[in-house]
Amino acid sequence: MDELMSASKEFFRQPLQMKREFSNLNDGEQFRAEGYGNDKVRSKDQILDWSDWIYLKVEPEDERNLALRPKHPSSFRDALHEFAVRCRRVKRDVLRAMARIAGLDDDDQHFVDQLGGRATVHARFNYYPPCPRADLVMGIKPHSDGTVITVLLVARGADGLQVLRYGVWYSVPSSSTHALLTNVGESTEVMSNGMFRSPVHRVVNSAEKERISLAMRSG
Ligand SMILES: O=C(O)CCC(=O)C(=O)O
Ligand SMILES: [Fe+2]
Repeated sequence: MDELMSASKEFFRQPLQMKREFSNLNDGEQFRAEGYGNDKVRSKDQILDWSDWIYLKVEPEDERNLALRPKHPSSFRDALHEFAVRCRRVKRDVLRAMARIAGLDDDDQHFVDQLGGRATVHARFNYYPPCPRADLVMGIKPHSDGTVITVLLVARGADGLQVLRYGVWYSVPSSSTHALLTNVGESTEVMSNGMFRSPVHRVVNSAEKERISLAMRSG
């Protein structure tokens, strides 16, 4: 986790020109989901999130687009691969535990099977620079993940993530070590008939501190 967090920090700290090599704008114009950048610009009045990200398909492995995968720092690709492999286990264990909570003791593979053998996993590395007018923007707007499950790796000491519950925003405390947080996605909410809820969350920027996170979005 250390290696992956420092590799992504190093990537984001490069000059824009270097990062643009992996841009999510094909030929500088056509938006595509994968690559480095920000949201698709749909109108002149759109308020963009105060963050940069790299979005990469990680699984199935044979669908990885290596051309969009940062080459610098050189540890980036291997660290991501290693983390993706470890995440599979975390995801499987959490989904099994959820099946048991749902009373499916004799079928604890239920949610794992719903994902299927060629389930997609996308890695979204998020970088939130400090913002002098943090009261005017969002690091990431309120949303819930459309996934089966998201495994979020949060860099040590990074705060700003908030979760909405009954109309109140609660801050997720930062940790003195890198932290793993699993987040139920909308597909699981549907599959479980609402037993597991997909929380609405957002990131608020800080005027002084940056934030780095990596969301491994499955399904
Ligand atoms: O930075 C974070 O912790 C949140 C990221 C997030 O919600 C996402 O990528 O879907
Ligand atoms: Fe999210």
